[in-house]
Formats: sequence, structure tokens, C-alpha cells
Amino acid sequence: MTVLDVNDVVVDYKVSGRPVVHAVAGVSLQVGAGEIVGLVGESGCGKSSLGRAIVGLEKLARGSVTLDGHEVTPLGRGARPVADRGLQMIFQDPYSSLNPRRRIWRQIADGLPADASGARSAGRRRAAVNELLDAVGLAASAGDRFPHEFSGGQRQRIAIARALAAQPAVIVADEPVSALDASTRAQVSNLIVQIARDRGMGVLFISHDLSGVRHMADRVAVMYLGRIVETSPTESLWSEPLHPYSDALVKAIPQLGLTATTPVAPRGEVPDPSSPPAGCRFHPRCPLAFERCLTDDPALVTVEGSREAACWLQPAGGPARELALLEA
Ligand SMILES: Nc1ncnc2c1ncn2[C@@H]1O[C@H](COP(=O)(O)OP(=O)(O)OP(=O)(O)O)[C@@H](O)[C@H]1O
Repeated sequence: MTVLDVNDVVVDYKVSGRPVVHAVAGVSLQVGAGEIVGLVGESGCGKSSLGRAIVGLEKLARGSVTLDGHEVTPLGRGARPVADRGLQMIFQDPYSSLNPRRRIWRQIADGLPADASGARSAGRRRAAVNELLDAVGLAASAGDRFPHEFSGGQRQRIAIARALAAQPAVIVADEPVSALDASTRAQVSNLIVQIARDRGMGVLFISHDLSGVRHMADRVAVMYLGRIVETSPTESLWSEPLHPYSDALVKAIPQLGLTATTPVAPRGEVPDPSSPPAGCRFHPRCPLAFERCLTDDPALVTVEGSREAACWLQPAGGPARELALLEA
């Protein structure tokens, strides 16, 4: 069941004296209850801008965001704080979003909904906070401490507890584990998966680390220069990427056990989003580009039921199949 429905969202940045940056150029995306959707792509593709727009931290130039059937980001209202309790965001650096001078339990308690009588007693609020601390693997005593007393991984657990306090339907997590060391990264990723499953909560997990996403996401949306170019179930993306850009990202990951395979980064750089290439935005970097790609912009279309791709080679055969044909 779809819980978050992002429809044709556009985010522009206007800086005086400079051309407008079209960071998100018409993105539609859905997240189901209890579903973890990875949003991947190179730096500068617009992932953070999209995530921030979804929770209301960036102004939408066009489009809508619907949560549980209710529009939460009306067009033209402008940027506003994360106002809808049903949508919470976790950031890469939890320290910057925690108040250094307030005890942890109070910061988590701020997110608790008021109960039927309008306010919760201090004792009940503290008990609710203790439950949340327990849910993220921290002792109740952590609530009496201050942010600087915790490691990066523990702070991210606190940020998750604080987001959970509002009982969100969806969490947008923007690179939540990128700043952590490898073992902590796995633990915090696993925690997010477990919480999403236990609570039926949707997660949009933004990451430039495709291999990390592979172990936790049900589905992956690949973003390139402000657009979604492919959405696929995670394993399908791995075994048979439909879009040449997804193909390049998968090939850029060192394959365990295949020491002979040299990872190949997508060639070239992400173009300037203030003047994207004509036709398919990926064509200047695409090894499979042909005439039509230079002039016509491919829409994201359904391929094979649960998969979508924006490529003129689809639905009649993507990069993986192309390769198979060449090798045959
Ligand atoms: N506040 C801003 N003002 C102007 N341009 C911005 C602003 N924020 C982002 N941009 C530009 O918008 C484009 C998309 O940036 P965004 O941070 O959303 O991408 P990203 O995929 O999340 O990259 P990263 O992983 O590096 O954060 C980039 O060209 C970036 O320079």
C-alpha cells in the first residue's frame, strides 16, 4: 500500500546573478508502508534536494507530496519546517541537529504527540522516551546525558528515536550512515530496517553508496541530474540494470570474490543542472547513446510490471541485455 506519493516534484534554486539551478526536475516516486526505498546517484544529482522537498524543507516549484492520501506540501506555500508529524527526516550529521545544551530525553520528548488531555505528564513522557531509547538499542540512562557524551553511531540512534517519537508514517533518511565507521554503519542500517519492518513505516534511504543500499532496500530509485532514471526491486537492479546509468553505478562497485573485475566509474562528470543536456540528460556520458538520445527526452515508463526506466533502449532491451547480445 502506497503511503508516500511524490508527484512531479520540481525544486529550483535561484541565486541572484546566477542561472537557476534545476536540482529536481519533475520527480514522481512512491514508498509503501514498511517499504525501504533506496535513492541513489552520484553527488549533485539532486537526492538531498528531493528529500528536503518531501519533508517541506525546500520550496516546490511544481508538484505535490501526498502522505496517506493527504497532500502535505501544497503548491505555492513555500518552504516550511518539517510540519507534518507523519514525515520525519534524519540527517547525515546527527550532532548538528541535536541541541548540545539539552538533555537527550527532553529532545526526544519534544517529538511526542500530546495525548487526549492535551499534554502528557512528565512521568508518562519519560516512560515513552525510555521505550524509544530501548527501541534504538540505548539504555534509559542515556536520556539524562548530553549529545557530546555519545559516539557518532549512538547520536544517530538518538536522532532515530527522536524521529520515531512523532510516530511517522515515513522517514526520509539522508545519508544517515555515511559519516559512521563500517561496523557502526551496518548496525545502524540494520536498526533502520528492523524499525521499518516492526512499525510498518516507509523509509526513503538516500545514499551515494549503492552497495550499502543493496543490503537493506526493497527497491531502488536511481537519480541522475534531477530525474529518476530507473526504479527496480533491489536484486533486479543488480542482476540486470535497465538504464545505462544504473549499469555504470553497479559496475563501479568492487565485486566481492571477483578480484579480476576492476570497478569502472561512470565516465565523465554530472553536468551543470542549470543547463542540462538536450535530449536524454545522460546521453553525453552514455556508452549506448544513439541519434534519438541527442534530441528526445525519454520519459520514465513501466518495464516488466514492477520496474521503470527512462531510456530509449527500453522496453526493448537495456544495457545488460545489450551486453548479452554482444557476447552471444
Ligand atoms: N541551497 C542551494 N543553492 C543553490 N544550489 C544548490 C543548493 N543546494 C543544492 N544545490 C545544487 O543543486 C544540485 C543538487 O544538489 P543536491 O545536494 O540535492 O544533490 P545530491 O545528489 O544530494 O548530492 P550530495 O550527495 O553531494 O549532497 C547541485 O548542483 C547543488 O550544487
